[in-house]
Amino acid sequence: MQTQLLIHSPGQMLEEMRAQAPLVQCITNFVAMNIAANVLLAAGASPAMVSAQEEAGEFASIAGALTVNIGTLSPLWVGGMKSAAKAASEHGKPWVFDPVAHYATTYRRAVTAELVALKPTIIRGNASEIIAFAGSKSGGKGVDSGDAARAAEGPALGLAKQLGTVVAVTGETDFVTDGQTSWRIHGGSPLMPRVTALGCSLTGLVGAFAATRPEKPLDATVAALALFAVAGEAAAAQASGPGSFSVAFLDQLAAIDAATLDAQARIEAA
Ligand SMILES: Nc1ncnc2c1ncn2[C@@H]1O[C@H](COP(=O)(O)OP(=O)(O)O)[C@@H](O)[C@H]1O
Ligand SMILES: Cc1ncsc1CCOP(=O)(O)O
Ligand SMILES: [Mg+2]
Repeated sequence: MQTQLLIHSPGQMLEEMRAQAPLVQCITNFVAMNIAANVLLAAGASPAMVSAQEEAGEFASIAGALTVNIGTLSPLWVGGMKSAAKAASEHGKPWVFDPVAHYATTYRRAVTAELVALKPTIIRGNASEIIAFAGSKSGGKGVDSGDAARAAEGPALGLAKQLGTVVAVTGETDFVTDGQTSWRIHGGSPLMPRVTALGCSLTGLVGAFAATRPEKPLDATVAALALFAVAGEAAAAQASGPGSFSVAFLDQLAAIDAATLDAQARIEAA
């Protein structure tokens, strides 16, 4: 199903990413910290969980990309997030925003508005998170999506056009758009949302691919999502539940090579 229209195949991007092993600064939540670092290491990147206000901006200037996730938001995090996002933009580094449950409270909405104003290169969220950006009532419950990914495609397109960013919605089928060109990525497994922080980890991996090809954030995002989809499908075939899935998933992220990714990725022009 993979189309010829992607300038860089996901496999080629994976090879380049592994060759570079890019340094990715992940400001992520307490729940995701460990699994996200393991996901990036398994895939071939070099994660660093650096978030303190005193150093986050300086670190963003040396990292290949920055990812910011508001999952366990508190005032302790916000200064570091903002100074890192500003420094990434100033130094031409891509930064990825994961707006975990941004619709849930007044505090999250306010911090999200401040971060979006700092112009993320890519926004990656689940369906409820992307739908809520459009001002529509989403069916989300806390950090988990309560909406079908398909229902978030229109809101994703609108958000990408409004902000001039790449927007990725994940779920049973993923959708990625820069407001002009859009792709659907099929695959993955229903076991994935039953393991905590896999979405947060995917945001980190998007950062790794964006660091590899900063001038191609749309293709980079598609490649990261395709790797998750193919690894998720392969891991589910070996797993008996969420626990064994998460072990098999890390193994698959490491084992999948460029040729396998290109052969098994199911990417459709949308
Ligand atoms: N029902 C599903 N079937 C297949 N893959 C899924 C399903 N739900 C989520 N995924 C995959 O799980 C990963 C995390 O996405 P998601 O669960 O939407 O994020 P979040 O953890 O932020 O809510 C993505 O790679 C997505 O494609
Ligand atoms: C359970 C939980 N609570 C706050 S952040 C978090 C992890 C959310 O991870 P994901 O968005 O990847 O499901
Ligand atoms: Mg999430």
